[in-house]
Amino acid sequence: MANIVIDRIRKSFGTFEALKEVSLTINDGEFVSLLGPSGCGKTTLLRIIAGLETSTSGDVLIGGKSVIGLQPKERGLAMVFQNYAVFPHMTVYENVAFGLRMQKADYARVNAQVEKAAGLLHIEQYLDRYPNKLSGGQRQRVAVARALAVEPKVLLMDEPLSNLDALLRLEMRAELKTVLQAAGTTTIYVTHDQTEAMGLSDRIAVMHDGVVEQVGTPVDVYNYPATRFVGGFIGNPPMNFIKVPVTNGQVAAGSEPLTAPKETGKEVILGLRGEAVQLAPLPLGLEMKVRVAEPMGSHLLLTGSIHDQPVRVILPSSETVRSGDVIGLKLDPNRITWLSPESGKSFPAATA
Ligand SMILES: Nc1ncnc2c1ncn2[C@@H]1O[C@H](COP(=O)(O)OP(=O)(O)OP(=O)(O)O)[C@@H](O)[C@H]1O
Repeated sequence: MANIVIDRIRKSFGTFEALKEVSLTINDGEFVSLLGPSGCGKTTLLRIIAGLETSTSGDVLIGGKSVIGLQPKERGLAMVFQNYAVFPHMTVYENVAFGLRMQKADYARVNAQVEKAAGLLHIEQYLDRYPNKLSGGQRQRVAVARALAVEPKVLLMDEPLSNLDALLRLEMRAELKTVLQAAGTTTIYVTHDQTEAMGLSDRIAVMHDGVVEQVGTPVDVYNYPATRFVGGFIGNPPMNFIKVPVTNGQVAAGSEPLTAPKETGKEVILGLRGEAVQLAPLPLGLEMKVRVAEPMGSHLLLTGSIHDQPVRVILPSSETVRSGDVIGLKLDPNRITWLSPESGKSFPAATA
């Protein structure tokens, strides 16, 4: 078993609290991303799991055993970090073979594993080169190949694809997913790129200001954000937030009012995904003033306002809406997230 339990980890740098009691369990063979904006504490958490940083309090268990106090190399994990430290005095082949040599693997295994990892990362043609003859993206792929070559039980990665161009990133993403799934590797992956996290992960832990705000499958965090921060951080365009009055437990939205969760006060925030609407005639639909209509090919992107609040909405490209139009929108009640204006948290009814 190679599950990871992060138990109430705190980390302060002087008076600054970088992690404010983070708990998270990653199951054996699971791929979990730590996703969040710059400075939210993702790298700090990963470094604590790796043993490169000490926590102020809390525990980390790998395979049921506490690893606090163990050296990084005693923790039975492989890692790839942003600064992809490859050894400059070794060829690419020897770099990829490094972990296997440490394990005293025999010649045939070293060769087979290096070949497999190099093939996967498309670096076969550079095996005889030294790292100073490689681009940043190629060096990064060597670092990933070196980690994969040992077929680790636990793999920690911090933005390992950040130096690759968009197309290669997409390709690597798909290949990483396939290989890690096949190997059953337990993986923690740090990224600030929500598309990457959505595409790769079994579950995503969304972090903000040293706290995990939500842990869930990509579909759940997208459809049922626990907080306004999560809804705004995930999705492109981000979730729309429209503050509306609540009258007798209902919210007006065109001619069919919506029933608000009973916990709401006088006002509530409707969290609305851009694509969770349909065109409807006025006054049946909720009125939207369209400022700009952009035909994107695959869809029509509308930027404008509802109740004088900015929104972005996505319609099928077959619809004809022009800049300056006033349109009606029918909202899908099952796809609305109801959020408290005070706490920014969603009401339970929205996540049912
Ligand atoms: N050694 C340190 N001393 C003081 N503050 C630190 C130290 N390391 C990190 N921090 C602070 O802790 C916070 C979290 O940093 P961390 O590197 O974990 O963020 P991150 O989410 O990984 O961001 P990024 O995506 O930019 O790498 C930041 O505000 C950072 O400035």
